[in-house]
Amino acid sequence: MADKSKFIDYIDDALEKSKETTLSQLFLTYQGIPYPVTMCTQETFRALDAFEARSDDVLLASYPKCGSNWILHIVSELIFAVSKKKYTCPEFPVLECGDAEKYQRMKLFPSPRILTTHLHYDKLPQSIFKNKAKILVIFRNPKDTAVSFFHFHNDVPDIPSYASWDEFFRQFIKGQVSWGSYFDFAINWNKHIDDENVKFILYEDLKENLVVGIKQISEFLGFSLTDEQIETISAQSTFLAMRANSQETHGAIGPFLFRKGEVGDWKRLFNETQNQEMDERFKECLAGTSLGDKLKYEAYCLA
Ligand SMILES: Nc1ncnc2c1ncn2[C@@H]1O[C@H](COP(=O)(O)OS(=O)(=O)O)[C@@H](OP(=O)(O)O)[C@H]1O
Repeated sequence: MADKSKFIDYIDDALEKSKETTLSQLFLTYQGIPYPVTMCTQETFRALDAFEARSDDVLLASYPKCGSNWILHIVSELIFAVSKKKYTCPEFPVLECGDAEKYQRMKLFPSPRILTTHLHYDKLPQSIFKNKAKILVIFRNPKDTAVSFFHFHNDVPDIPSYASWDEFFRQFIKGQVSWGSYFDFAINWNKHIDDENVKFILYEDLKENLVVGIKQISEFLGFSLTDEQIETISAQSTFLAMRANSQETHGAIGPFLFRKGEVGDWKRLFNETQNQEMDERFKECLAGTSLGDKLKYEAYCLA
């Protein structure tokens, strides 16, 4: 986990900026993708090109609302278990968020560094691949992802709200939301599903069997933990455990971020037309691909 006060300070600052930001002012577009002005700047994006990755960096890549904070917690606990040192990162962990000088400060951080990102594959700095950082890519079915994203906007008091779920859904399908299109993100990352140093993890698989998921993550990172250690981390990483701790770890936003943690919550909001539209989009973009198979769309997205 990032150093708590820095993490919470950063989120509080972003929320403060959000108070003065309407939905129509929320996005800056950089290289064709919309990002929230409350968290991203052109200057930081330009500085990001010079970021120097290390071979022992762990990058957690995900589209928003796919479980990034969950995996960050798991990986931090795994590092704690092997190093006996509590993992702290003195920066907000999202690589592309913050001020342009952060990459200079990050040069001084001890290894291993855990970085998170919502960037599409082709927007990442080249040093990540050149220096062979390990990349965990977290995916979640698009319907629950959209519902989680909508609630985040409309439940957190200071974040600009959408007029309705229908309006959010329209923008989500068009990719006119923060970090752009879920499907473009997925198509882009799918090309790299078998790359060396890359491992894809499914939110729904973790929900199904957290112990097995944590074991797989641990093996991918080259750690050797006992079953007991894995069980302990699993118990600390359930939704209820993380939600109970969320004000301490994430400040005021905690209970909104750790909202429900369920598979299938989309059934409460999607109407028939929206279901058809999403099913169609999935078919066009991902059906028959490795990632499409991994997502088990029939099981999780067809009622
Ligand atoms: N431990 C655990 N178990 C199950 N689900 C969990 C867990 N931790 C986080 N979550 C759920 O992940 C959703 C938030 O995703 P992210 O952390 O990627 O959000 S963000 O993009 O970084 O803002 C959000 O989903 P929703 O509850 O559906 O909104 C969180 O509740």
